[in-house]
Amino acid sequence: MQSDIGRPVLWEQVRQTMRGQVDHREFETWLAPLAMRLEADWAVISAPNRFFVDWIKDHYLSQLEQVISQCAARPLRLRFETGNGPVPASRPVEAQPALAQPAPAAPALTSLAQPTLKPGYTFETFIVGTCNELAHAACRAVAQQPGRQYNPLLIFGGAGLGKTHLLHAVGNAFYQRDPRAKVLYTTCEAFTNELIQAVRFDSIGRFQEKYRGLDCLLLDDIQFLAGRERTQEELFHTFNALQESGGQIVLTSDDPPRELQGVVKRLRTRFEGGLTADLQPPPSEIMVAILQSKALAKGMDLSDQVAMFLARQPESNVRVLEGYLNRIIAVSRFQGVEVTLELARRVVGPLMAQRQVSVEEVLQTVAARYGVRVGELKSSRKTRDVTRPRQVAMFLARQLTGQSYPEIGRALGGKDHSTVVKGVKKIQGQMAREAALAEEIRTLERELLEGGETPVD
Ligand SMILES: Nc1ncnc2c1ncn2[C@@H]1O[C@H](COP(=O)(O)OP(=O)(O)OP(=O)(O)O)[C@@H](O)[C@H]1O
Repeated sequence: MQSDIGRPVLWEQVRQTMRGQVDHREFETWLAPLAMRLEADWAVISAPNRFFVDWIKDHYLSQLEQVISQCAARPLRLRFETGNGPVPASRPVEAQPALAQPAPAAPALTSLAQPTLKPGYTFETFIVGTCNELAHAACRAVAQQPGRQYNPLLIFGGAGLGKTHLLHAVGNAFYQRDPRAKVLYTTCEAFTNELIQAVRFDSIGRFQEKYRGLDCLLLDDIQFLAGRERTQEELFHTFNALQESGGQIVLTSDDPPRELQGVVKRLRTRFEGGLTADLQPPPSEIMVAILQSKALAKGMDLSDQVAMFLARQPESNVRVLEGYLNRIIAVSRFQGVEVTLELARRVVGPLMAQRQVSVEEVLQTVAARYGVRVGELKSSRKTRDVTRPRQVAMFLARQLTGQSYPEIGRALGGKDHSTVVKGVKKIQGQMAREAALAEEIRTLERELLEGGETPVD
């Protein structure tokens, strides 16, 4: 029997009490999203997904039961449910995880997989805050117990918020546990190119063997699957094979799975079928901690004052702020001066100005370079003399303006999001093959950013 009496008040009391007892960040991440209702002697807790339930059970079960019983003034037991209904009893933890005794890795595969993992991108170097706690915890969980529970795991969020870092951290943790593990980090772009090669050179069997025999596939930037049917088809079968063999899949995307345009439904539902976790822009105190840890890794003790100055810039992309920091460090070393607030202001000021490129400016510059009119770039004309400059404009707008794909599409005369994604992707692919185009685009980029300065890495 279900009781409604006093439900919101009771849960509010429980929330307030828990808020006073646990760390603020943990409360916001794990407890704030919960809801509760009463059924006879049971307090039924609704959580967003199974990962939450497991976490609550591991960390707060007895505390929550105690607080709920106290607030209700009678003993209550806890039961959990998720959006998908009641939670089944947890699987017992396997004494020997699947990876403890892996089949020997094929040497060619290991040598392909290992160099692509960045050793510096680990869980230890990842700064955790409310903005990324769930994604971080989910990645740690799959690295510790890969294979079944949260498979696939999809991390999504805006540019430069740490998706790739977390993906590498999972891979590095796998290797730490078992250096022979068959872990492969790749990007959607590289996966596609490899597939094209395999089809061209009649080695699709080897390609499939490689991907379908992995212990862990780490696939970055799946938004670039848009419109690539053959890649999607291959990935779908790779998914099935890995899920059957207990291989873990971790994916990243700029967009939530539901908004992935141009991706077939059967694949999108696979993405949604595991666990998804997002990354939000870090608030300034987390940004300060990130910048200070990046500086420390370069042997520099960054003052709170300078870190705070950078963190307060109107920029949420960690990579961009890290770029500013790198430039400040480079200038300080080059000139042999201390990193002060004044130096930071002097270095960052022009960089901030650089980033204020508008889509309209991109269109004008591209139109002038290719001898077409801005109106033609915005039109739906499909002749090559217009489509290439239009795609170059899409690429540059994405690189330089900070606008989203739909915003760029709108500025380009109402093109839809997937057209822009395809345009950007096409230019990226062509730049990798045509050195002249890559150079041409770098020149346009410099022109747009004024002064032709190359960023310091
Ligand atoms: N919480 C964090 N702690 C430490 N470093 C971080 C954190 N978040 C981001 N970074 C750093 O910011 C930089 C950009 O991160 P990353 O490349 O993982 O972003 P991304 O989300 O994959 O971006 P994109 O979508 O553009 O590929 C990296 O140097 C990464 O180490």
